[in-house]
Amino acid sequence: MNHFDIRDGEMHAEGVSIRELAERVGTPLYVYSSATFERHFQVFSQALWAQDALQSPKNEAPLIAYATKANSNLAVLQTLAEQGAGADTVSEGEIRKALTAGIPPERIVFSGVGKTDEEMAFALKTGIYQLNVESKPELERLSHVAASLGLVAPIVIRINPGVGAGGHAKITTGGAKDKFGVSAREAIALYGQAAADPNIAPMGIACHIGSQITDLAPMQAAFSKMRGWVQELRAGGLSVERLDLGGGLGVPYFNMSEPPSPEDFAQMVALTVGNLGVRYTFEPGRLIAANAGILVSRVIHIHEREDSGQKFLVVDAAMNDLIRPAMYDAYHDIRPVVAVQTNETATYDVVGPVCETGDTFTRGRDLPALKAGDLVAFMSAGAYGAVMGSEYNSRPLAPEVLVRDTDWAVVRPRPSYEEMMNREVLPEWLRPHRVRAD
Ligand SMILES: Cc1ncc(COP(=O)(O)O)c(C=O)c1O
Ligand SMILES: N[C@@H](CCCC[NH3+])C(=O)O
Repeated sequence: MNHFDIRDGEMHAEGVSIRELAERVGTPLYVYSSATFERHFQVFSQALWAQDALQSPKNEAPLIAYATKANSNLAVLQTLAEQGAGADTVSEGEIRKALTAGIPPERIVFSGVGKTDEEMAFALKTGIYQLNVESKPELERLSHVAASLGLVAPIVIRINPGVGAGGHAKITTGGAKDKFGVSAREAIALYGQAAADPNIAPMGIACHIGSQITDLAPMQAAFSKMRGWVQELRAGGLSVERLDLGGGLGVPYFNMSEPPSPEDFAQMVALTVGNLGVRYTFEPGRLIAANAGILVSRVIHIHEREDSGQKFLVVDAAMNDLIRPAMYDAYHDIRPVVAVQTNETATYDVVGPVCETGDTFTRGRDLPALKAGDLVAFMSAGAYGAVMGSEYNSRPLAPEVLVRDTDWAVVRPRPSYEEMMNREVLPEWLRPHRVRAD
């Protein structure tokens, strides 16, 4: 079931009219569906939990650590925590948000190529499940931090399997020249070093080869290599109890595209690396969040260029609200929020008000004919949308609304201009100066 569907001539998120939300909260705004977040988490987890080959020797189901970077709104995290989600985090801020939302430390994984000493200390004192170590200098710093706290750091080593995949070069992580993880050779040496270090407990290995992956083949290739490396470590007398296979499964941004289903993914995983006598971890982000959210925007006006004849649909959302099209040439479906009464269509360049040519959501898109004041929804904007927002051009961050059945709540309000300005502080040598008193 699609939780953003057209009923009575207008788009709803579950039981709530998007038009009404836009009128009450103002545009641009993000709208999320609780039921969709829950359903996506359940479909993915159940598919993996159903595979006997993926149970740990102690009968633990795989840990599903939602990649909080995709959407870390506290209300979203709590919605997922209530479904049993863990968290894949990449900063102290994300660990703190996960804990605040009720995700227990034993379900928190900490990845990232540049963890600071302070962040490592925070993670160790919190007692999280594991730190995914991505380099030799990181392992050595972690050892010092753990020693200074009198703690032992549970780690997995992130291997870069040399299989890159993903929807765009900027979101491919598993290539030999990407900054993430170490080569298998180096990982095996580091694992031995970690096993000999009283401050480190090496638990296993991890990989994550990219994001928006719509083909199982590269994942299968990487996982099959991971299997070999687990066996190689064990053959060298080292114990391997955990295997973290990352996230990366793609979603259908186009109506036409059909990425692999979670069931197909789970079967592939079970066949490729099942029954290894380890506890598995998965770190899905986009799969859980992308289609659980939309960005709602109002058409400011239509500017038709006299010379080129181009029609610019100028909307009140911009690249600072949703940067994916500018950054990765990403495609988002754009749909009218209120069903358009005519069959007439028009070809638009959809642009925001920011002072950059890159502030273009799409070029030459055929859409139903629209007019100033109409509402449009950028679909599949629940992942890497609001979290990547900025206040560029001094535009306040778009608010976020979470819908649950017929209820809704603003879960991050739009800051007022005064709040925006009060965050900045004048140095002593500049006198407070106001041109306007109001
Ligand atoms: C280590 C790690 N885990 C999980 C994710 C989540 O990826 P996705 O949102 O594509 O599932 C990422 C992002 O690519 C990542 O770098
Ligand atoms: N921000 C990217 C995904 C990055 C995945 C995190 N490693 C996107 O919007 O597609």
